[in-house]
Amino acid sequence: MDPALEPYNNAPNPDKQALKRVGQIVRRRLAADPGAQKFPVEGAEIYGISDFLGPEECDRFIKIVDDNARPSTLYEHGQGSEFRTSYSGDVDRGDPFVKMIERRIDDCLGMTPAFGEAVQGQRYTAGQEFRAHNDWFWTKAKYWDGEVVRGGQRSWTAMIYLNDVEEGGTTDFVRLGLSIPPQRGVMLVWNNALPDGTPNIDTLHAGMPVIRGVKYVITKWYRTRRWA
Ligand SMILES: O=C(O)CCC(=O)C(=O)O
Ligand SMILES: [Fe+2]
Repeated sequence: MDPALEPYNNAPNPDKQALKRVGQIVRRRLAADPGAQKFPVEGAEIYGISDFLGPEECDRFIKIVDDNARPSTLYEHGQGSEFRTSYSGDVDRGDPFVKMIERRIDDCLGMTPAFGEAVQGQRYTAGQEFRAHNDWFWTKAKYWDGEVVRGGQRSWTAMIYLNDVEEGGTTDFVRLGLSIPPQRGVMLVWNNALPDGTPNIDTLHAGMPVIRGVKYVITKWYRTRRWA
């Protein structure tokens, strides 16, 4: 069996009702937002919002990412350190600029701010990538014991491209045949679950290798409950 399907088929889903609820809250919010464009794909809810950050805000965040960069950590290291080779870092949530942007993301999605994880910056230089993965947690993995008490399952992901990339670095939803090129200031938002609250295997996605240039993104993941 495709090992990627195993969690989908067999893992317990204690947050199913909460995933369904936040799915609906954000879906309604985005449907009412003329700036949010839904990608015409079957099988997952993915939206793009242009000019979510202005060029100066992007530059300011790029500097914050550079100042905080350290090798990415992963929940599961089984795949080896080449799995996610970008640099990532938590940013200072006390910084008023970071606060403002986090609030703007919360507001756009209509998500309870307390459900949001700290925004993370990521930098990929040429050759670096984030191989195909799902943002939701596999509830049969060891790390789940920690995550279940830290806000539970991940629901929506918001990711903002801080720059254009010369070549490569697309975000590919590999099961959907969707490849999204980085575009400065664009925010991608997707539901990691199906409308019924089941983690959605079809949200499998990769940050493809950067071929030329450097790629900067910030990511904010939302849980189903208060993140702690
Ligand atoms: O860099 C990308 O395009 C994808 C990043 C990603 O998947 C993540 O941060 O969860
Ligand atoms: Fe991801």
